[in-house]
Amino acid sequence: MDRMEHSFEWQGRIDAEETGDSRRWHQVMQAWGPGATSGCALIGFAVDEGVRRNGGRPGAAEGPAACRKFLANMPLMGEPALWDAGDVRCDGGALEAAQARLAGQVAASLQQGCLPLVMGGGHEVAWGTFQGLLQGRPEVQRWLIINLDAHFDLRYAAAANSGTPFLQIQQRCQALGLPFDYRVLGISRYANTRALFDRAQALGVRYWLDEDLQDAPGLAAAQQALAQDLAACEAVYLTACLDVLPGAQAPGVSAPSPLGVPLAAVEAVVAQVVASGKLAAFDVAELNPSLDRDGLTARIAARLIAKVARR
Ligand SMILES: N=CN[C@@H](CCC(=O)O)C(=O)O
Ligand SMILES: [Mn+2]
Ligand SMILES: [Mn+2]
Repeated sequence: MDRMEHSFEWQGRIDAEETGDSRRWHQVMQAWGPGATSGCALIGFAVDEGVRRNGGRPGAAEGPAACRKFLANMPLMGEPALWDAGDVRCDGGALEAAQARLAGQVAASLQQGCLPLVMGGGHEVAWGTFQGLLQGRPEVQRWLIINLDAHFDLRYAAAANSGTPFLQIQQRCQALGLPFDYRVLGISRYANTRALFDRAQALGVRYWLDEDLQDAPGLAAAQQALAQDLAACEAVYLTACLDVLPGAQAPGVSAPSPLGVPLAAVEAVVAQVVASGKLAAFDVAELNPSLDRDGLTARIAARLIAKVARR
């Protein structure tokens, strides 16, 4: 079965005796429908078929539920309307159908006036989200794709997987005559082959290594370059692979990073993109609750989503 499912019950803490506004997300969340004409659309991509095909550690299909669990108790802090569009699921290995379903929900969210916030799922989520952007914003001629990730995800593979989405996007952009402006922050020199570095260079991909984003000057240099990219593009697709973070901070991923980019730096980039006013969709990928510790990685996913929602 491959359809949107609404199985999560939004519930959480209620500070009934508190004075002032003590509301949390679970108290204002609404079910997606025709009335969703502004605000944010939460979309779950409860899929890890791409991780499985890529030889990784499955479990990211449970990511959206873990993310919602921590979003439920998120204090309300001026967010716009919040809509839960349910989950895309993938049964029987039909990944491409699930990605198409996600694309449809992303496009519908955009066309109704909502910002899609997608909760993965493996990073194969990106191919679904981007197809939805093309459908929902067909007028955009210059996309900027910003990936916070230890990996390029530009793999060649017979079967598309969690390591191929940005090559799939590049090929679609090329077919449509669109530029492929892809930036990656957090690349590990120890987790990508020479072939991937060469492909990134051949495709004009600009990237920053994890080791160059450890301190304020390194981050400032990256942000300066991103500011030019943000000014030049029409719209931005921002995606965060949670393995961009230090594994000690975010253990709940298939391929944790020994070094990683500190959360403060990741958040600075997210804030910069949000401030550009050009963000068209955001997703978080690779949350695998079965490998998490104290829900730390899920809390980061929820925090990033809330940060974007509070734009
Ligand atoms: N989306 C993840 N992609 C990584 C996973 C690497 C790994 O499992 O070690 C990749 O394909 O490079
Ligand atoms: Mn990654
Ligand atoms: Mn990735």
